Amino acid sequence: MLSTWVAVVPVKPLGAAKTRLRGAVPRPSHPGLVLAMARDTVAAALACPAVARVVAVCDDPLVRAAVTAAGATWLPDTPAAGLNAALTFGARAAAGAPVVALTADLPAMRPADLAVVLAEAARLGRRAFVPDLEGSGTVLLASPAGVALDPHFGPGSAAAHLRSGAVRLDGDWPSLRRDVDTAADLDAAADLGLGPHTGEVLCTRA
Ligand SMILES: Nc1nc2c(ncn2[C@@H]2O[C@H](COP(=O)(O)OP(=O)(O)OP(=O)(O)O)[C@@H](O)[C@H]2O)c(=O)[nH]1
Ligand SMILES: C=C(OP(=O)(O)O)C(=O)O
Repeated sequence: MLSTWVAVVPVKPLGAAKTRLRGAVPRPSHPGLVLAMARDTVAAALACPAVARVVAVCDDPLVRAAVTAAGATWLPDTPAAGLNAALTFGARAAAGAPVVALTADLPAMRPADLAVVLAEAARLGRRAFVPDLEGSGTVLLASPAGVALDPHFGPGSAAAHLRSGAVRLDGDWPSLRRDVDTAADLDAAADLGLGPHTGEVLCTRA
């Protein structure tokens, strides 16, 4: 399989991220949990044979250091402009390669599931997205070479991506579709099998 895709992974500053997940681990561990999920997401993307490189869009120095150590690169966030601006900025750095945007809260994601989705997106040759397990949000948006990513992440993003002309990919990929927004999502991700960083943080849970 050719390694062609550039994965763009946006990560908010750790202290501000994942507010709905607060309380899932003891308070001081929350930034560590957010970081661990981002590290597992990035590591799984890097381990996917279809992915040539991973670019995190992040301002947090701890995130930058961790993704660099993992073999990814980073770009600064666009000041106060939000998730979609961050993704658009990151996608431009792909310099014409096909782009896959992934949220940084996919700690159960398996590289093989990502590979299947990217092969399907490549076959379609169109913008395509994968909704979260609930079906209303988005965990992945892919655009072929030379086509703008045009991200519409946020509440109701699955419907927004459909309206924007992207193809909805609804496969049986729970590891990829299980984004973690709440403590219940984290338990569900743990049942699927967490990446090592998130698994280690959860070991500290009371
Ligand atoms: N670089 C960057 N990433 C963002 C921004 N907003 C959200 N993200 C990331 O986008 C992904 C999906 O966002 P959400 O699931 O809503 O995460 P969140 O905003 O941290 O979570 P809540 O506070 O619970 O809404 C996560 O990986 C976030 O870190 C932003 O302004 N800049
Ligand atoms: C930003 C999104 O994530 P969530 O709904 O998980 O916050 C989204 O689904 O577009």
